[in-house]
Amino acid sequence: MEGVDHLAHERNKSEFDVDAMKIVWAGSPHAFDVSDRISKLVASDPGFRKDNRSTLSRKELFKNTLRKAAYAWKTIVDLRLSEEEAAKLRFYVDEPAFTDLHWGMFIPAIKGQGTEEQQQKWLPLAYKMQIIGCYAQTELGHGSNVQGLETTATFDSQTDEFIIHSPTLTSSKWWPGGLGKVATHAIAYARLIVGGREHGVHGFIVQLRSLEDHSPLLGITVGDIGMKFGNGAYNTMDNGVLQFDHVLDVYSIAFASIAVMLWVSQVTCEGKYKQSDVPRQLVYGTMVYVRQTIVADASCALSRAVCIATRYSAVRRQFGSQNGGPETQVIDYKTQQSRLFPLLASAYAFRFIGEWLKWLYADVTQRLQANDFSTLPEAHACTAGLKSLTTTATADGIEECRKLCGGHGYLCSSGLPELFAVYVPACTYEGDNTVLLLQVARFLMKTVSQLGSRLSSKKPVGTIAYMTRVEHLMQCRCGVQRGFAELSADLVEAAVAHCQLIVVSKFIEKLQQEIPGKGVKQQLEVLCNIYALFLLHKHQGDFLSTGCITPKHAALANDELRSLYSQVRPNAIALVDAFNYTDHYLGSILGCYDGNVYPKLYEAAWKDPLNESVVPDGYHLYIRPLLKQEIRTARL
Ligand SMILES: CCCCC/C=C\C/C=C\C/C=C\C/C=C\C/C=C\CC/C=C/C(=O)SCCNC(=O)CCNC(=O)[C@H](O)C(C)(C)COP(=O)(O)OP(=O)(O)OC[C@H]1O[C@@H](n2cnc3c(N)ncnc32)[C@H](O)[C@@H]1OP(=O)(O)O
Ligand SMILES: Cc1cc2nc3c(=O)[nH]c(=O)nc-3n(C[C@H](O)[C@H](O)[C@H](O)COP(=O)(O)OP(=O)(O)OC[C@H]3O[C@@H](n4cnc5c(N)ncnc54)[C@H](O)[C@@H]3O)c2cc1C
Repeated sequence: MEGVDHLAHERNKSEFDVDAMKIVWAGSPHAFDVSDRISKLVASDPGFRKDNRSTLSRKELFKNTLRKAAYAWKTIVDLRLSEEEAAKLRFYVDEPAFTDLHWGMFIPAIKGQGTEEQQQKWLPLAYKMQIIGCYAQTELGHGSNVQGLETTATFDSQTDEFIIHSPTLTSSKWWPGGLGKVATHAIAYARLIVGGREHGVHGFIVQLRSLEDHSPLLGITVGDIGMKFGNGAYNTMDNGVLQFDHVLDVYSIAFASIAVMLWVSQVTCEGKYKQSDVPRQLVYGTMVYVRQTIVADASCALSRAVCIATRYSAVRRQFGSQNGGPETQVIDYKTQQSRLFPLLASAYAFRFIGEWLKWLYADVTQRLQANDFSTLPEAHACTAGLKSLTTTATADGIEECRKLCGGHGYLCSSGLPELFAVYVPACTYEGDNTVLLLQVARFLMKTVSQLGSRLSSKKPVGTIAYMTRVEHLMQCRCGVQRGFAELSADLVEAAVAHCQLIVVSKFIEKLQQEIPGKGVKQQLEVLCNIYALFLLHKHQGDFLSTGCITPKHAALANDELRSLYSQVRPNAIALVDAFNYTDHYLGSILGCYDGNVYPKLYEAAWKDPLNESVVPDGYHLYIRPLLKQEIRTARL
């Protein structure tokens, strides 16, 4: 029945202050207030309806996304929302769109790599959305290998202009979000050529379309690259293809520095290239920034899937009826708990590692401004490795949550197929996860000699096994005289182990903070132990081979895991309630707050366009002739 909370009995079992946990999850009382207010604003506005996406054609879907993006912008302006509130609104609108790249990459790139002059020229236009930008780095022929990009930017000292050109088919820009049909400007990455000499890949701000009629400018060929994985999902985004045919970057030499997108290098008025004495990798700064935001996004996406699967697991009953009594809730099966609760623990673990990574990124950015590059290698390794670890675990976790919901998990109305389809490219964009782990492996190889310092007694006991595992994996690989390439598959495993160590360590550090609320810290300690022991169980071969645990320890760890699952069980619904997601944002009948699943599933089915008529379109043309065939064929 509507209005009845079918999960009330579960909520009454909670052993901790859920409202206090909501603050922990949000990060602060202020952050909770903004999230709570904006999520309810979006959920209550029919202009942000999203339950019809899977029934729209690509063109209808895309036009609807443009409408929503424009409506969101109008809402932001009319309500005078702050930058923080506006970002939250775009998050809860929950639709990949060109605005993700405009706000998520184009603006950060100008802020992070532009000179004062460039920021003064471009940021006011971008903040008012009087220009719409995208981040055009990847090409048809190269994505991972940035140094392999082929687009050229040749400085013409005669005319004081840059000529941007796509010399080959494979140099066509390919994939940039928002590029296909919307962006008026791009930060395009190209090989800078000055005076016949090449100076590597740099970013350029290039106008693509007229601000009068949106037509592509002279020399610009631009379009969408076509349908992507899954229906609806990321097809709301116009990932594009772009070719430059000797495009003049219209900025004269007086503004040449405006075009060359970097405070780390300049083309002077005399047409000379001036490289600052900073690491050339700063040109990758935007990717590092986005990678750390993607870790926070992973905790959002995983928590969303876990919320759906946990609530449904408490609603679903299957087998186990005694004397005609109710069947067993599937959440009470140990197999369901052993699949679901480590994902619940991971969602919290990724939330806290995302908080730490945000601090690390802010710290390295502050140091860069003082020309202190000492922590840049570690920041690169951490953002690359944690982006890889959390997105792989989240993509796999969303799929596991679909399976935890049985057949109904495969319905679009469960919200899980679309969440999976939208999320999985996170394992590829912003750096292929394996390529990024190779960067971590390279960092570890360089620092393996310092790993010994890790085993200082001041480290929490819980992490010593994890530290020893990384050292063992590295020493096993580095000890043999074979090249990096030959050992790369093994070194990637060590890189994963290193990242898991970081997540466990930061979760433990989080628990050393003051955490208010009855029972809140105790619940987080249980989740931290589940995360750490689940990984120890999953990789027990590594841990046993280090000798720092014995088979008996491994068995005890498994017993402890089962006990921890029993401790989580009465708090599971409250722990996902703490994410404070509206039914609108979850977009899932299986995950609805009141647990009133079956009537909603049944009602939703009849809304499918296929049920607009009891006799399907096509019956008379195809089915009736089939059914009315000669009797003789029926006897075959
Ligand atoms: C409907 C339901 C809705 C559900 C919604 C739910 C969830 C949605 C979730 C997400 C969506 C929402 C928000 C997501 C937010 C943002 C994302 C949005 C969209 C994503 C758009 C994607 C954009 C892109 O993909 S941009 C392009 C990204 N491309 C890459 O990442 C390329 C990867 N390649 C590289 O980075 C480099 O090529 C390389 C691999 C690092 C190699 O570089 P190279 O120059 O060749 O260097 P090396 O020789 O390897 O190393 C030399 C030296 O440099 C050091 N180094 C390398 N990189 C860096 C760096 N970045 N910083 C510092 N130092 C670096 C390296 O270590 C080495 O050092 P050494 O010499 O000392 O060893
Ligand atoms: C949805 C989506 C949105 C995107 N948005 C943007 C955007 O806005 N802007 C933009 O510029 N780009 C964007 N991209 C492109 C994205 O950044 C690239 O696809 C990504 O960096 C991977 O590069 P690639 O496609 O060249 O993969 P490849 O490198 O070709 O990967 C193919 C395989 O080769 C392996 N491999 C590659 N190099 C090595 C190596 N050295 N050692 C071992 N294995 C290797 C990889 O692990 C992978 O298994 C987007 C991509 C997607 C899917």
